Amino acid sequence: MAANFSSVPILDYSLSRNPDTRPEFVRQLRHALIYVGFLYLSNTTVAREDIDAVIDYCPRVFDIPDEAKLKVRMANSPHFFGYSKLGAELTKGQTDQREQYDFGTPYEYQYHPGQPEYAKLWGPSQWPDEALVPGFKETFLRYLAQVEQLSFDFSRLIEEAFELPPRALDRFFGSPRNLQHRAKVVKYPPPVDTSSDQGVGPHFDGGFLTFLLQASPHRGLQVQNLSGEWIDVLPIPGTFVVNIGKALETATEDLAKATSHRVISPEPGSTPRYSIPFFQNIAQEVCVGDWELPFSPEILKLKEARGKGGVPDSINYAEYGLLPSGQVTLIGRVKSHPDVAERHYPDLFKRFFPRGLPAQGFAY
Ligand SMILES: O=C(O)CCC(=O)C(=O)O
Ligand SMILES: [Fe+2]
Repeated sequence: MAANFSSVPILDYSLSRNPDTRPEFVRQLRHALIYVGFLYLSNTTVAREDIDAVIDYCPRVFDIPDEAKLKVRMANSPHFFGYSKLGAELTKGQTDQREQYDFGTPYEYQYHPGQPEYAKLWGPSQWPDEALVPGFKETFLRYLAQVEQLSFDFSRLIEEAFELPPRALDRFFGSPRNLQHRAKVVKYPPPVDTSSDQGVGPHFDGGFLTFLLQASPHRGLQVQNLSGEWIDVLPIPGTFVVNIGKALETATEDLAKATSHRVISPEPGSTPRYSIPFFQNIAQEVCVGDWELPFSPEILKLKEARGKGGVPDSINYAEYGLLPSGQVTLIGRVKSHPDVAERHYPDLFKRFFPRGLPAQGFAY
């Protein structure tokens, strides 16, 4: 019997900050990493005022006039930052019903000729006009800095959960650490045409860890368990949903599981759902498959109890074992946003879209 799951565990981060309760937290974390790949994290170090403030901004950044959104459209940016309109992406052949902004943690463009093209991926964000959403940029950056710190602190706990030497995961972050992480503000409107309720289709995340803030009370996010059933991950105020990206899954020889997930649109006639995912990155030049972490045979054995499970509906980001992570990300971005690729990565664009610009990208 495969160890299956029918709900996503809730872990209290404050337990990890007290030496008496830390072992219990680490035990729960090990179970969640190996058998579920998703967890809720409560009582984190991210200030509640900043969480509430970014949630408050969600409707407002989408309520600005269309021309203000188009002024910061993603096609302007070789870094794939900026605004994407509703229906710009396909996942598994179906249109995703979502509108979004992509932002990065602060980063100065460092590309110079001779570097691999993926070095162009990191650079400044495009921010909506300050006069239309006063304080948004400053608040969002303050929020991102705290989630980034949480993501690195959380990596320490993963090392403990897998009995790795302290800081064993640091090698993936590069030295000196020179990283840019990505975050999005996403709006899922209730569908107008009820033939599809796909907010975003089944996929895996890239990178290491995702910290998702569900910014409205809607049902929508679902994860796929080992027998292929879709399990609701209902919003719990004051928590983050943490999940494993394909890079971390590959780095841990599949011990930490990247779990297939999707979002269902809100019910017709209801209000829009909002979410804010933060995607923790690793160094662009690192090919995850080149590094072997010193897992003990006892730890590796734990994944046997998970069983093989069925084939999940998601298929993307299988290349982390073979290519530098920057290249894996670039390929993913080019496929999702062909209009950006046509302008800024013409050679890759031709490779993936030899027949020219499609109406939509195919995320996966
Ligand atoms: O909006 C959500 O709850 C999840 C979004 C997501 O999975 C993604 O953008 O990768
Ligand atoms: Fe995702």
